[in-house]
Amino acid sequence: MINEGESGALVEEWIELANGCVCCSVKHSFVQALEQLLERRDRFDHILLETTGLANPGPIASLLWIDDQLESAIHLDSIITVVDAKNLWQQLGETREAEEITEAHLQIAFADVVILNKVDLIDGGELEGPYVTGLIKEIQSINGCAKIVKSIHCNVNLEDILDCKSYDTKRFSELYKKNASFDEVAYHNPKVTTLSISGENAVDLQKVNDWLGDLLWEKGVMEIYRIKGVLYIRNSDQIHLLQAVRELYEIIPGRSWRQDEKCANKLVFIGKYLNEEILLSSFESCFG
Ligand SMILES: Nc1nc2c(ncn2[C@@H]2O[C@H](COP(=O)(O)OP(=O)(O)OP(=O)(O)O)[C@@H](O)[C@H]2O)c(=O)[nH]1
Repeated sequence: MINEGESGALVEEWIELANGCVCCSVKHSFVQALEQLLERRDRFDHILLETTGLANPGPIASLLWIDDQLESAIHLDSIITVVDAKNLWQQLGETREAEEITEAHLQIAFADVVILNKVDLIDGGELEGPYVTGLIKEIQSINGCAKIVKSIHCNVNLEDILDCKSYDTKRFSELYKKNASFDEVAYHNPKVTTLSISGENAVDLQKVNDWLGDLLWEKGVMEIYRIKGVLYIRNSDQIHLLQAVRELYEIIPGRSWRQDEKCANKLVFIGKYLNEEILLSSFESCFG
């Protein structure tokens, strides 16, 4: 923890963890360290957890998300990925075997916010140049839900990355309004892509749970990293919000549907081998 000391000097406090992975071998002490931090809740506003550049953010996100379900005082606000604009194409191309995806793909796939850094080093520093635009298109094709912020030396407005409430129910109304803008058809696509499906029929909550169980737990061909969506649940006047990170998901009732809104389901998937036909036809099993 870094604070202004009494004389204006910086004071650093460390909570040391044994070597290991926070989502596996030192999971317990990681959670304990977070709890210890909470005892000093008055001395900080946010916890930023920086993983190594090679980490897969999925398991850590799941770990913090479970705590959220247990009503822990800590909640996951957003997953932020810093992308090196100068080297992204090369990093995405670092595919070791034909259909293997890179850490760069995974880190973008799980992100709620992508900071596209080092934009001064491309397009002669012009922020709207063709190289920057191409990179943004590529990032959006991997993850059509993330907010993208361009930066130099990661100099960003804090409100772009803190307190984004990416897992908050209010964010989903935006998703609903966004309308089907993720129209890339991913048919057996071996790359990580975003795909959205929608449907107007009301669905049965229990059937949706069964469907998600099959989709996320019974490993089929598709590898689904994240799902965000709104559900039109039968016999309910509330918008239900679906959020999934890897095998974990939750469905939360949000505000009531407004009169001027057309009740409908809209789900956005981020993953590998996403198959629109399978998703659409299997989702039909949820109709109530
Ligand atoms: N021109 C320019 N240089 C940058 C920018 N951001 C970082 N650098 C420089 O790039 C070099 C490497 O820094 P980073 O790419 O941030 O690497 P890092 O975060 O230290 O390394 P990892 O944590 O392993 O990813 C340093 O000399 C930084 O000063 C930027 O936006 N523009």
